[in-house]
Amino acid sequence: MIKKTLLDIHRIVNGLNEPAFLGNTEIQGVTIDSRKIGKGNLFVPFKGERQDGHDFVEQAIQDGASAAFWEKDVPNPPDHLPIIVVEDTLTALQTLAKSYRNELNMKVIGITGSNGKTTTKDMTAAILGTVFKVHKTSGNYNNHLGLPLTILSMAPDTEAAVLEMGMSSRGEITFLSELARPDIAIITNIGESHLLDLGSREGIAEAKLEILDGLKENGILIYHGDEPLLSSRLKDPQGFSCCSFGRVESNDLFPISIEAGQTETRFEINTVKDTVFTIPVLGTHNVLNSLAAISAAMELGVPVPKIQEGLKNLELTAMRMEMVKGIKGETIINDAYNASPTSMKAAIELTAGISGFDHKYLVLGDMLELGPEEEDFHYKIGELIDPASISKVYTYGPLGKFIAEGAKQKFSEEHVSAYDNKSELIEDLKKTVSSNDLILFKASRGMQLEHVVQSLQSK
Ligand SMILES: CC(=O)N[C@H]1[C@@H](OP(=O)(O)OP(=O)(O)OC[C@H]2O[C@@H](n3ccc(=O)[nH]c3=O)[C@H](O)[C@@H]2O)O[C@H](CO)[C@@H](O)[C@@H]1O[C@H](C)C(=O)N[C@@H](C)C(=O)N[C@H](CCC(=O)N[C@@H](CCC[C@@H](N)C(=O)O)C(=O)O)C(=O)O
Ligand SMILES: Nc1ncnc2c1ncn2[C@@H]1O[C@H](COP(=O)(O)OP(=O)(O)OP(=O)(O)O)[C@@H](O)[C@H]1O
Ligand SMILES: C[C@@H](N)C(=O)N[C@H](C)C(=O)O
Repeated sequence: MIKKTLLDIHRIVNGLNEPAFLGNTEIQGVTIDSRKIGKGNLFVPFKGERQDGHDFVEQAIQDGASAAFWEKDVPNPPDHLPIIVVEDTLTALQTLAKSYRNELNMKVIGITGSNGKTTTKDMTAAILGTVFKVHKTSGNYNNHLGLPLTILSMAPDTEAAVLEMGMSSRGEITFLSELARPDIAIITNIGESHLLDLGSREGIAEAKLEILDGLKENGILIYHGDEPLLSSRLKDPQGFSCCSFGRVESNDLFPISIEAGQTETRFEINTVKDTVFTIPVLGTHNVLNSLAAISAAMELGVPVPKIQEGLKNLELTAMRMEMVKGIKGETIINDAYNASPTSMKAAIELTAGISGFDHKYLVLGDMLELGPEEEDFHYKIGELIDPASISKVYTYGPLGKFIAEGAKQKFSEEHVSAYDNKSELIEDLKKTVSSNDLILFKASRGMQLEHVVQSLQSK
């Protein structure tokens, strides 16, 4: 984490108050929540939807913070405390993060894309961690606030930083990339996430390609080469090089064999002969995520055995194809972190292909932020589901009803149930599911479908 004197911080963020009295106190670490103060922290208050962090500055310092920012328009600054008055606390935080990033001598890998950012981040960090001191985005801290906090929490001797960059509107990735200045940029795929803001998949592709705006000179872009919206734009890169990955053999990196187990996937790739890579997660889409991670690792000279070791020992962030057990012994795929049509299709395809269970059920919820075509997107997901491989389809939420309507084109009425109420859905599942059944849960973050998973894991 960052360690710096208040005088230096005052200079970096263009503090508005008199710095003389700040002295040479050194802060270590930054937090935005007074309930999580670490000794010596700089506390950065924000006005939120429910509360104003400025109300907790005094308490934060009493609890061990060395100093705090104070936004200039907030009345009654506690002049008796070590505060740095700033124009805007978010801008000050971001400026401090950018300054700290530029002090550190490390390789930065920036990851964006519609789906797979967090998974690819975890994979990349797991591989690089076998040979480097690595710092990675914690959870999903991937936006204008999360990325600066991630950078400020980095140890000064970090050798490789794996940073997730999320967005929902144009210009956001440019900002994040110019802040992080990656040596390697990864675009995992172009799906439909955030269509509401971006209007089209072309718009999504343009927004993801903003990651080039901060890519270092002679940096490398690793991208999903099966996506025409990307490959068509990257035929003649200027000032950076490219490496494509995908299923199609025209890519620089592609799998030559994929073998799915019950809880892991084994695959070989075109550039490394007679070598099997194993990932402790299912799904062809996760093989593709691994290819992006492998490509970045090879760029940084990680030897193949270390790549194999890193992937094999991977620990994924929760609720991404997470396999758990229910109270009856049923197998649950908790893929409930988020959902868009691309990721929903990938998860359904995966579940349909798994064997060894008496029944296989899908519990699918709303996919949010898809814009005016949202009902059609949901209906088309329902139409995709094959009764030959799926026993019953459950849906949750107002848009989930359209998945149910699409599924009824192939399923009989009694094998499709649409719910708006989690309790009724849980009751039905508890009555229906048996020990040798498999259930997939998937919906957008806003649906919090994990609450249903948790109910099946308790009496
Ligand atoms: C500023 C802040 O902390 N926001 C978080 C806070 O929001 P809320 O407004 O409810 O805060 P409060 O009103 O409760 O409190 C205000 C502040 O006061 C502090 N405080 C409060 C009480 C107290 O006793 N002491 C205090 O110090 C408090 O800490 C506040 O700072 O709480 C919400 C619920 O937990 C958080 O969700 C909210 O976090 C915001 C949304 C945020 O951006 N957090 C980042 C750190 C982050 O990275 N979060 C990620 C999710 C990022 C994300 O959604 N990414 C998108 C892509 C990017 C889209 C982009 N356009 C965008 O806008 O984000 C994706 O699809 O991945 C995460 O949490 O996982
Ligand atoms: N390459 C991929 N292609 C399609 N779907 C994917 C891919 N990788 C992951 N997914 C699916 O997307 C979901 C989210 O995965 P992950 O959290 O890694 O992506 P993310 O881009 O960080 O998501 P978000 O933007 O919602 O934070 C997973 O549950 C998985 O089902
Ligand atoms: C908050 C935003 N990044 C996100 O994850 N949106 C999804 C669609 C949701 O909120 O469910």
